[in-house]
Amino acid sequence: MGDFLANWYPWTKALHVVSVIAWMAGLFYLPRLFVYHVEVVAAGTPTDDLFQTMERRLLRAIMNPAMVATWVFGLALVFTPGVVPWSEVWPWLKAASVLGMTWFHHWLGLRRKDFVAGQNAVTGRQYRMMNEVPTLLMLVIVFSVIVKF
Ligand code: HEM
Repeated sequence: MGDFLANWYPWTKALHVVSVIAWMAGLFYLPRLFVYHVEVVAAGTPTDDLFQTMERRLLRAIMNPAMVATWVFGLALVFTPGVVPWSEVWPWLKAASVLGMTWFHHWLGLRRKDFVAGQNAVTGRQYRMMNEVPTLLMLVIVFSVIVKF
């Protein structure tokens, strides 16, 4: 198993990075859609339906599969011999940030359900602030895996 993963290491890493790009695109864009949804769109209008469709498709067709692919290829890298030195700080920093990113994804999924039920309670300003969460986590993750401090 270790040999197999080692042989495929460059491919696994490339597929991991591609999945990360797709996941991050959604994590940046969905809260932005929520900002416009809450600030500009009246509940029960055709535009409300349109936003709900865009949000559902973004989450189900792009973000969910991209998150799963990121985890699958990321864990394949974790199990590749010699890739993760657990005695250093950066793998732990990355692991904590990735858990935070996964929590944020699920938080967005719950907020989407609130819009469907007509029960969104988060303001546009709060969604703007939450929009910074994936940016901060991404900075920590990328500096962790590349600078490796
Ligand atoms: C979801 C769980 C994740 C796991 C288990 C995981 C695990 C890993 C592992 C073990 C590596 C190999 C490190 C190396 O070769 O030195 C890696 C590479 C990488 N990861 Fe992740 N990762 C995850 C999510 C993410 C996320 C969310 C991002 C970005 C926001 C990210 C960005 C990267 C990048 C840019 C690399 C390539 C670093 C290099 O060039 O060596 N990963 N990941």
